[in-house]
Amino acid sequence: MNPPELPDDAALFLDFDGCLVEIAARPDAIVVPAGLPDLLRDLFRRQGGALALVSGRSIADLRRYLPDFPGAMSGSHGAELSLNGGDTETAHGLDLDVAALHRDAATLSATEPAILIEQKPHGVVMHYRANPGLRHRAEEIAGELLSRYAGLVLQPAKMAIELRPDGVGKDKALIRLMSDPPFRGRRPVYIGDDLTDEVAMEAAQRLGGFAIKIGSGKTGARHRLGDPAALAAWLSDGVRS
Ligand SMILES: O=P(O)(O)OC[C@H]1O[C@H](O[C@H]2O[C@H](CO)[C@@H](O)[C@H](O)[C@H]2O)[C@H](O)[C@@H](O)[C@@H]1O
Repeated sequence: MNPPELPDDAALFLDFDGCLVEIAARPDAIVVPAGLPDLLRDLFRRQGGALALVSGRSIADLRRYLPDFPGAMSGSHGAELSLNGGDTETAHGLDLDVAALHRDAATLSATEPAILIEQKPHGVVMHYRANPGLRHRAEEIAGELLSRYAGLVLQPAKMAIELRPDGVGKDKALIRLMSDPPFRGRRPVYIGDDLTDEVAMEAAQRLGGFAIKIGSGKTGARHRLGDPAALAAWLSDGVRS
């Protein structure tokens, strides 16, 4: 079902890859649409500052692509939080030797150069988009890492498998942000495209707001838009209304 207009009293939560930017061959090959920074600034003003990016990427990575983003950021699937340009807080208490995790991931995948290892501050991703036939091998490596490092869980993603800290999530990031101004008292609207977004979509709907799924695939969201271009058009209409 098509989404309604962006409500004046919405608190807006936006996923990044597959929503604001098109999926690309590699994490570093994405292209930020020319109008996106201005659109986000306009939305920030329209929603009274109640605008957040909620991404699987780290906050440092998001800032490389959107250096002037004025809103809150949740990164690494809820493991990191930054309020309106402020310092990045960690949302878990796991004592993880992340450098060792990255080293082990590289060693285990050394025989499969088509598996791209993405090092993240709270985990690691095995990307197999370059050769989807390597999905099973990537999952094996992820399983081996899981057995070596306590406190991590598997996070399946688009053509990728990730290890992230247990107990964090995009739903928890949304609920945390909704508890304080400028989000508190508003209607949460969550927009995402991937499995990691589903819990946050459910949370937004449970809290009296709504969720929009971008693209195809099974979802608990009650609304859907076809692709990032359709989302940009819907957001731009919202700014103009
Ligand atoms: O929560 P998101 O903002 O949607 O981030 C999810 C993951 O996005 C990135 O990986 C995905 O996008 C890449 C670029 O389009 C693509 O090459 C890859 O196959 C996708 O899985 C990012 O690299 C991950 O760290 C994020 O968790």
